[in-house]
Amino acid sequence: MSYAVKEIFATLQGEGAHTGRAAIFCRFAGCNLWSGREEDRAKASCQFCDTDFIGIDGPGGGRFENAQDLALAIKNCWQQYSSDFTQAYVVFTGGEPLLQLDPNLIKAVKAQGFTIAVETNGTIKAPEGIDWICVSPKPGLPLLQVSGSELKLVYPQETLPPSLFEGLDFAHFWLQPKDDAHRQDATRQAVHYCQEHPHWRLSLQTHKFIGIL
Ligand SMILES: C[S@@+](CC[C@H](N)C(=O)[O-])C[C@H]1O[C@@H](n2cnc3c(N)ncnc32)[C@H](O)[C@@H]1O
Ligand SMILES: Nc1nc2[nH]cc(C(=O)O)c2c(=O)[nH]1
Ligand code: SF4
Ligand SMILES: [Mg+2]
Repeated sequence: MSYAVKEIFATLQGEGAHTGRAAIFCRFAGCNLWSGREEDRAKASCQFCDTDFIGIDGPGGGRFENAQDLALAIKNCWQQYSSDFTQAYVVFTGGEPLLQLDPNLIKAVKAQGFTIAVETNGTIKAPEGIDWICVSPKPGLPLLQVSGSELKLVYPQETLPPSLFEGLDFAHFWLQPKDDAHRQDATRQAVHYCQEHPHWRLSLQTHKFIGIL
């Protein structure tokens, strides 16, 4: 199978339990909850997306004809920064990465020494072999991935109160303030919710504060 990748870049994980960890981000093109076009946003299932995932024209992006080619691109990106492959970490995101991340690619990046994380909306079951699964629920399609490492709910979402997810099998539960024109207010509300419901912790998009990707 071939892979449509918007961009591949080296940064620090900005969100959740691995905040601050050096990582390669592989951002796949395309999502099942929004076309990515501004004119479709208002009628999309997921309306607050902060990401451009259309096309394959970003830095390091492209169409990769097979898993080995993509795994080598990810490895080269890590190698530009570090020769320490004991810590090699790749985060597959998008768009919706589980539309494309398959067992072949998992095998190929593991063979290069990587620990694998995924950021998913949870509407597609994750294949075996992913080391860290972050599910961020959205309206529109049923949640199929109901276990994993962390559940990171963008907050607030009118139709998705945190209580819907509290019983699921995740190690960490995060509220991440929705970043739009009302981010300050969303942050205040999230802080308040975490104080009253200590099952939940606050996840901030730290990369945005310090101006890295
Ligand atoms: C762009 S999404 C891609 C992965 C996957 N499609 C998903 O939704 O989880 C990556 C992360 O950013 C979060 N996110 C997207 N837009 C956001 C926003 N406006 N404010 C806060 N978090 C946002 C998502 O919930 C998800 O945790
Ligand atoms: N630094 C950084 N951390 C992130 N964590 C999740 C991201 C995503 O867009 O999936 C993201 C991102 O885009 N940048
Ligand atoms: S599901 Fe993820 S990638 Fe798709 S539109 Fe929503 S936040 Fe963006
Ligand atoms: Mg992002």
